[in-house]
Amino acid sequence: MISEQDFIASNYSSIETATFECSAPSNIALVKYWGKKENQIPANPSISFTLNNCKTITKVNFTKKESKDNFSFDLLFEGKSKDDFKPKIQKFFERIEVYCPYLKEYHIVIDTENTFPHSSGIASSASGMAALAMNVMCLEKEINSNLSEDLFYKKASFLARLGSGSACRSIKGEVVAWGKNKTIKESSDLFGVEFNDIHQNFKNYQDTILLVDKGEKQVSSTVGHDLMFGHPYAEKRFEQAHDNLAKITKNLTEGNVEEFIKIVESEALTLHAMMMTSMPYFILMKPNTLEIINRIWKFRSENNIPVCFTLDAGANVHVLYPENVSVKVLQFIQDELVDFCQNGQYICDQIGNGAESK
Ligand SMILES: Nc1ncnc2c1ncn2[C@@H]1O[C@H](COP(=O)(O)OP(=O)(O)OP(=O)(O)O)[C@@H](O)[C@H]1O
Ligand SMILES: C[C@@](O)(CCOP(=O)(O)OP(=O)(O)O)CC(=O)O
Repeated sequence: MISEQDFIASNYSSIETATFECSAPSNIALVKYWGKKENQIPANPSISFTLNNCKTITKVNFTKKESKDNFSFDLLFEGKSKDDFKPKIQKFFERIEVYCPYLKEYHIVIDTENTFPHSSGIASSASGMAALAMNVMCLEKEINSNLSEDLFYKKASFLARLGSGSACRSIKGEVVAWGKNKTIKESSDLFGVEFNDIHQNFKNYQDTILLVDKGEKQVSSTVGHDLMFGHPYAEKRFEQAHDNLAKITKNLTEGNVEEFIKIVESEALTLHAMMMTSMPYFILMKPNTLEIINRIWKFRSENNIPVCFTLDAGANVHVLYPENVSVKVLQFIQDELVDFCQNGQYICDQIGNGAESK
């Protein structure tokens, strides 16, 4: 059993300068992580599809510096400096310091871009932190040639989690679970694990993300998690997530798309119900979000096509469906749903394989 101690780097050399480039996709949770304990430990287990096209591409240069007293880094986001992204990265470095003590020896230049809008509920914090964690691990591999591939990826997920919880599910694909649970025996609160026992019906599963509102949302996920402390329904919700994880993994293995849909949609609505019933309460759905959900339900019942929706902590709708109904669903999206998207925008994505280093 791997423990936190195993993630503390001890035998490493040093290098004058090195540059790496890594990409990491976003992910969409099927069973949602909502609520956390100290040190980014989730209050309940979650499971997600790793995406393919929605991703962050991050280049990092590490150059040896004189002083080892502080973290020193510059950040370029889509070619420009971006001060409002810096506090999350500073916090990330502080949280991972004990596991990556070598980091303070370097000046770090981060040059990053996303293929999709950030801060609007498409988990840019997940892809962003996963891509950064991968770059840190590339440096660690460079200065410690004994690092095994298994530890490289587990530690990348472990570090990513300390940047943003859901980011730990973006290192691997195609389906990743995070949070200790009885169903997946190798599951851990510390990092994400692949769930590989997937039926053919879920291969190349599609996710078309309807951009209902591209603006930055009023409440960040981090603030939302905190509101689960003292939430009147918290304990029941955490129990439900365990049950839903057990049910959805069975559905994924058996290829039961109908039952899968029930869990996925219920999880999305429960997530938003938790937001609506916290104190302070808030609503992240927009009228067009509801309009889209109702139309998906009508289309599904009238055409017997297994298409469903899920939501993250935002107004945008993820439309999930098997690859073999793509043509019909995309036609439906064009005909009926595009009008509810901001500037008619949507992103076609599908299940993917996780982070990569160049
Ligand atoms: N490429 C990137 N590199 C580093 N950090 C990023 C990058 N893209 C986004 N971020 C960080 O993620 C934050 C956005 O995260 P936030 O949780 O508010 O929204 P989100 O991730 O898009 O949606 P969700 O609620 O689904 O997680 C940004 O403010 C920034 O700190
Ligand atoms: C609704 C969610 O997307 C919440 C994601 O929360 P974050 O991982 O963004 O939160 P922090 O750990 O505070 O960074 C559900 C999910 O992805 O499981």
